[in-house]
Amino acid sequence: MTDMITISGASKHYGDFKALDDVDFTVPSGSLTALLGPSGSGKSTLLRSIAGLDHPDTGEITIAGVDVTGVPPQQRDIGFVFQHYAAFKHMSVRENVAFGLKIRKRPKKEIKAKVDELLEVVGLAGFQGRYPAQLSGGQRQRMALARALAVDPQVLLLDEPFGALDAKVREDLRSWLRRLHENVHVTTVLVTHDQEEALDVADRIAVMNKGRIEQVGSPDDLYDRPANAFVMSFLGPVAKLNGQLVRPHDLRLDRQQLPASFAATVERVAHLGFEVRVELRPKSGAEGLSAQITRGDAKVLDLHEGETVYVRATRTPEIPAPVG
Ligand SMILES: Nc1ncnc2c1ncn2[C@@H]1O[C@H](COP(=O)(O)OP(=O)(O)OP(=O)(O)O)[C@@H](O)[C@H]1O
Repeated sequence: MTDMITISGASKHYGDFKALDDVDFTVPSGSLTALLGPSGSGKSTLLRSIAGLDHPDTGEITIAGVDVTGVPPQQRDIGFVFQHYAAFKHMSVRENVAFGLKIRKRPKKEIKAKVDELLEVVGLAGFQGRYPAQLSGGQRQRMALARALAVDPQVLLLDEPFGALDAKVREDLRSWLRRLHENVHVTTVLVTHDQEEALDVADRIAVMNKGRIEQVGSPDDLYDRPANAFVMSFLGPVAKLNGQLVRPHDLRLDRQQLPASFAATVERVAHLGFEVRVELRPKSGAEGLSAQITRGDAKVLDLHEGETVYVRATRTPEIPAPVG
């Protein structure tokens, strides 16, 4: 696979603060890559640098093999969607989506066909005549995607596009984005601080922290083989066991003491649908931890608060430095 976007040696300072700290990063053609990290880690700065809306102090950026470092956004052949999409309020859905094609002076017939096709793709066929105020938040973001895709950009850049929507709509839209990407195949970079969104949607995830990229890999790579404690903790729940980080679903509970197990008191049993979370207090006085077990296992164990149970890890990822 060739790389659609390359970034090398990108740094960006705001005073003493490093928003980007010598970032090297590539985005393979046709991939859906998520930039994932906590607030302030530099995700938006990196995305905006690809778009040409921000300019790193140092470094080079190429898109489709062309050096775009000094090229303005409108000449980079990109589509961009923000969290709060600025729709033209006085224009219909059709006119909003057609906007980029109109300013490129494409023939009317071509514009109509393209807009109809895109509205079909984003599930807004029949909404052509509506105005942005007559759409739900999720529909507005889908219109924004149609508008960004209208000019056939080489790259689609999405900055928390579903961030302002409620949880259920977000979930629907992310599976919709996944399917859209399978059909349209445009190289996409998605900024999100939501690990579940990244794991669900992206085929590649770059985890950012303090202006640096900590690890790049497939969702499985990152979840199962995190490069360090930061990535492990950021990508899912963790429990600390003898100073080592483990996933709560890699903990087993038994009624009998086994060679590698330790005794703990059951503090709380929470039934969360398919899973059961058991909050435990080790008798050794070590930090409390939670185990995630199945409903079936919980039924067999029949745990109650205050009882003693024996805990062991079935798997501990090998990560270089556990957090202190
Ligand atoms: N114009 C600016 N002036 C000063 N500091 C800035 C400016 N733009 C961004 N920053 C700082 O750079 C850091 C990185 O910002 P950025 O928006 O890239 O982070 P992010 O990972 O996208 O976070 P968020 O999810 O909160 O947007 C933040 O600490 C931010 O305060």
